[in-house]
Amino acid sequence: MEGVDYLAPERNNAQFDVDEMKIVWAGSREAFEVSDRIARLVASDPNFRKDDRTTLGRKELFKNTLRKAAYAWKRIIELRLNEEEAKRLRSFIDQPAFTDLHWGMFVPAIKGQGTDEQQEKWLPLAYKMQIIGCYAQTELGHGSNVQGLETTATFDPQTDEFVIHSPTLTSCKWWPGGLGKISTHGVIYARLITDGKDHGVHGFIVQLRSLDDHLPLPGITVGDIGMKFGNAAYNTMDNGVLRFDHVRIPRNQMLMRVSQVTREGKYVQSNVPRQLVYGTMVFVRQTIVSDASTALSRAVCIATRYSAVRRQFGSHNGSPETQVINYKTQQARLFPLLASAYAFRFVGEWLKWLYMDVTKRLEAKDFSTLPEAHACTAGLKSLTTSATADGIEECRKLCGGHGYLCSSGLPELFAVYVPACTYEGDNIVLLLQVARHLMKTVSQLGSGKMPVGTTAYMGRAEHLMQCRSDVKQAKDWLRPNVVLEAFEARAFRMSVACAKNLTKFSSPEEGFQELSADLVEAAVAHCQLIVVSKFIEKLQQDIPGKGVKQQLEILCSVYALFLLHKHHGDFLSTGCITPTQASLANEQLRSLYSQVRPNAIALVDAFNYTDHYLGSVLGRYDGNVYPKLYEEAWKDPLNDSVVPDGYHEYVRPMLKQQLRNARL
Ligand SMILES: CCCCC/C=C\C/C=C\C/C=C\C/C=C\C/C=C/C(=O)SCCNC(=O)CCNC(=O)[C@H](O)C(C)(C)COP(=O)(O)OP(=O)(O)OC[C@H]1O[C@@H](n2cnc3c(N)ncnc32)[C@H](O)[C@@H]1OP(=O)(O)O
Ligand SMILES: Cc1cc2nc3c(=O)[nH]c(=O)nc-3n(C[C@H](O)[C@H](O)[C@H](O)COP(=O)(O)OP(=O)(O)OC[C@H]3O[C@@H](n4cnc5c(N)ncnc54)[C@H](O)[C@@H]3O)c2cc1C
Repeated sequence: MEGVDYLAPERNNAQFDVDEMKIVWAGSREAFEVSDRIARLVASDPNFRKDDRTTLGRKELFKNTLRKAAYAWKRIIELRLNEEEAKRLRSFIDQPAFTDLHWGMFVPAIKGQGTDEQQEKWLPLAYKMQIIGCYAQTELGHGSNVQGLETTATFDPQTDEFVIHSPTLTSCKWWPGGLGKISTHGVIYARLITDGKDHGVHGFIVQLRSLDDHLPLPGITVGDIGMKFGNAAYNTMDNGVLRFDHVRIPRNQMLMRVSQVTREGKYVQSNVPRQLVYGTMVFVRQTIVSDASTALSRAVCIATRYSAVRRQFGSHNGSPETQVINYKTQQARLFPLLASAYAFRFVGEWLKWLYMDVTKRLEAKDFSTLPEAHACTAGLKSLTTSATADGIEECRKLCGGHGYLCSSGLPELFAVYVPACTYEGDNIVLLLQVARHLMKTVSQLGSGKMPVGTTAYMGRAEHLMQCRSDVKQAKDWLRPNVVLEAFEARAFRMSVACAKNLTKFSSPEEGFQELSADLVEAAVAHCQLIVVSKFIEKLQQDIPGKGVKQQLEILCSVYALFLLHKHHGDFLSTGCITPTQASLANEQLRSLYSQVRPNAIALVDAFNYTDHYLGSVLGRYDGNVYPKLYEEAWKDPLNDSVVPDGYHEYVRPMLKQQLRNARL
């Protein structure tokens, strides 16, 4: 029945103030109000309809994306939306587009690596969308190994220009979003060559297409790289291929904040670390962590609401069957994901703070926290995107057969999300960066240099190598200090074990290669510790609202004890806890699941997602799933006619043939 809230009994069970939790989730009252207003604006505008997306072919899909992007831009101007509001609007449209890369990478690259003069010239054009940009780093033959890029930018002192060239097939730019069909400009990464000398990879602003007729400029071959995983999903994006044949650009289009080339062709390195050339990746990795909490919370919202609606088995004397959410196995799969969504939200908030802090320091020429920022953004990007991709797929399975329907919203969410494990740095490659940072920190422990930031715990080396957990009963695992010490000891001991093993090899590089699987595990342990500790820190803040803090304490314990249970091998083999303590943790976890159960629906309501944004029949706010699934099925283009196209051509002759054979 329309207008009935089938989940109302669940909502009435909530033991906390959902409106206050919405504010905690959004980050502040103001952020909540902006997000809520813009989400409703998008949901109520038929131009942003998306329910037909999975049935469109690539060309229609792409054209539709362009239409939405243009309409969104028109609304942004008409409504005079500020930067944050415009960003929210683009994200609620929920359709990856060239604008993501324009605003998300092209603009930040110029801001981070351009001189003041370059910013003054290019940013106003980009802000008004008089030019559209992409970020073109990856090549056909080189993605992770940025230092291995082959595109060249050779300075020609005669003309005061750089000559951009793709010397080989493998040097073609390959993957940049927005490049395939739309970008007029790109920040192109190429090896800088002056006077025959290779200075490594630098960024250059290059015009790719004419601003009059959109045709590629002379010397440029550009196109789309083809269909990607999933039907609609990321195929709304024109990921591109680009080849340069001696394309000339003025010298002042090299991004010159980190290093410069003078009129005479002299290479000058500023007094800043060369790693700042990688700064845009640090920025984007940081945003990806917050986006992980959004993607995971969407999937969890769908799976939780549907699990409360879906019933299987357990009917007695005609009573309703059991809601699948009441099965302990369903809870043990679902509630850790719910807790992870909250955990990633808070670590994302913290990472944003860390990024802003490092940016301020860089402006003041303090580069001391750059390695920490790189390690944290790389590690947390890897940890949260892997867990989110796996989590979305788990949510699909939690919804049984109906989860496999596109109308559940889950297949598309998975297909659009899963490349996050690869883009902005392959997740394993990034964990190896964290491992390098950890090995460096461990190797410096004896030197009197105290570790700082998220590795500060390593400063308590002696204690962490010796401590034994004092957990005696299940509820001891609810004490934050007990949990934190177990996670610190586990992470530290895994790092120390790797560091010791590295010394057994003839060179550190050989050891690093040989032990890389163990190093990745140590990096994961360290990153999980960061997430747990930032959740615990969040709980030390003043959190208003009836029962809100209590619910977050429960979720924090679920997150930590779920990890401890999943990785109990690490905790046991490093001797941080005993087998008895491990089973007490599991006992406590079961009890926590029972505490989450009555609040589960309200905890996902706190994400404040509109039905438009969720795009899921199973995750509808009102829980009216079956009639809508039935309605949705009839909308499929295959049901436009009773007898399908092709029947008379292929099936009928076959049937006739069978009849003839039967008569024989
Ligand atoms: C789903 C819908 C989308 C909606 C989008 C919504 C909003 C839009 C917002 C943003 C857009 C987001 C997503 C859009 C989707 C896709 C976009 C994708 C874009 C891309 O993928 S761009 C290409 C990204 N490429 C990579 O990430 C490559 C990974 N490789 C590397 O980063 C490096 O090569 C490496 C692995 C780190 C190794 O580097 P290398 O120079 O060889 O170095 P080393 O010798 O190992 O290290 C030298 C030294 O430098 C330190 N280092 C390395 N990197 C950094 C860094 N980034 N910052 C600071 N320091 C760094 C390293 O630690 C070493 O230090 P030492 O002290 O040890 O010497
Ligand atoms: C949807 C999407 C959008 C993208 N958008 C952009 C964009 O806008 N701009 C842009 O420039 N790029 C973009 N990319 C490219 C992306 O950044 C790269 O694909 C990514 O950095 C991974 O690099 P790769 O493809 O070279 O993988 P590879 O490095 O070839 O990885 C292949 C395998 O090798 C392993 N591996 C690699 N190196 C090591 C190592 N040292 N040790 C152990 N294992 C290793 C990896 O773990 C992986 O399993 C995009 C990619 C995708 C999928």
